Amino acid sequence: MTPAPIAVALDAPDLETAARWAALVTPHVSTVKVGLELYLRYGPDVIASVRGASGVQVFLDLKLHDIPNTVAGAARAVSRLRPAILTVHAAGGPAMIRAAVESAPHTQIAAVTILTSLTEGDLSRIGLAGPADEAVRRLAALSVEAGATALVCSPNEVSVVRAEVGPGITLITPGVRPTGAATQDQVRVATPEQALADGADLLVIGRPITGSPDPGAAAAAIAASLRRQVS
Ligand SMILES: O=c1ccn([C@@H]2O[C@H](COP(=O)(O)O)[C@@H](O)[C@H]2O)c(=O)[nH]1
Repeated sequence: MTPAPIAVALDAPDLETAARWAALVTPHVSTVKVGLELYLRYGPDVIASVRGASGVQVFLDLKLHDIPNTVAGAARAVSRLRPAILTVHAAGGPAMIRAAVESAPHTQIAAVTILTSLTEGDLSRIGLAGPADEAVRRLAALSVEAGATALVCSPNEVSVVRAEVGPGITLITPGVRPTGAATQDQVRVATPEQALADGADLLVIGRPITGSPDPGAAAAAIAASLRRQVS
């Protein structure tokens, strides 16, 4: 069975837990995601640990955001680990995004538009002209012009972004919650089924899977629901 287009966020406190979650979910999902918590604690070794024997695709979510020269060096350094996807913040601007793209030619650079935890009120306090979908659309266009081939946005903006960038760009959506699941610190959310229907290519799902008593079963249930939708 083809694994579902889900990246499980392995936001674990220790490597053993992350590797266990990865082993449980990899029969059902295409990707596992390593974020700041694990990478800052364990460094590059974490990639091999979660990749395991399955060779599942690894998404390295470091959200790089610095001057172009520094991001180029960081992207070059982590590209040796061969992550399939590496994130940078779109707000770092076109030169920074291009520096990441040019420094990691074998990794897909995904530009994070507006974090899914931010409200419209947060955007105005930060000084970003909203509404959120318009700000996301602007950052998406700028990122693609700078060479990013993937974008991170909330499921609420996927259709606007797809209309802006066309079919060739990978749209990645965190902020995904199965019906009835707690939203926690996520604000701009939708169900997995809605995100997929609106045009997302890869759904990032963490705590609804990893917080379950049986992460493998939770991943399998969401994957089955997505398969029913496309068949
Ligand atoms: O805008 C963004 C960008 C990245 N994330 C990351 O996705 C996961 C979501 O985890 P949940 O447990 O499903 O909330 C997490 O690793 C974030 O760092 C995001 O949520 N929003």
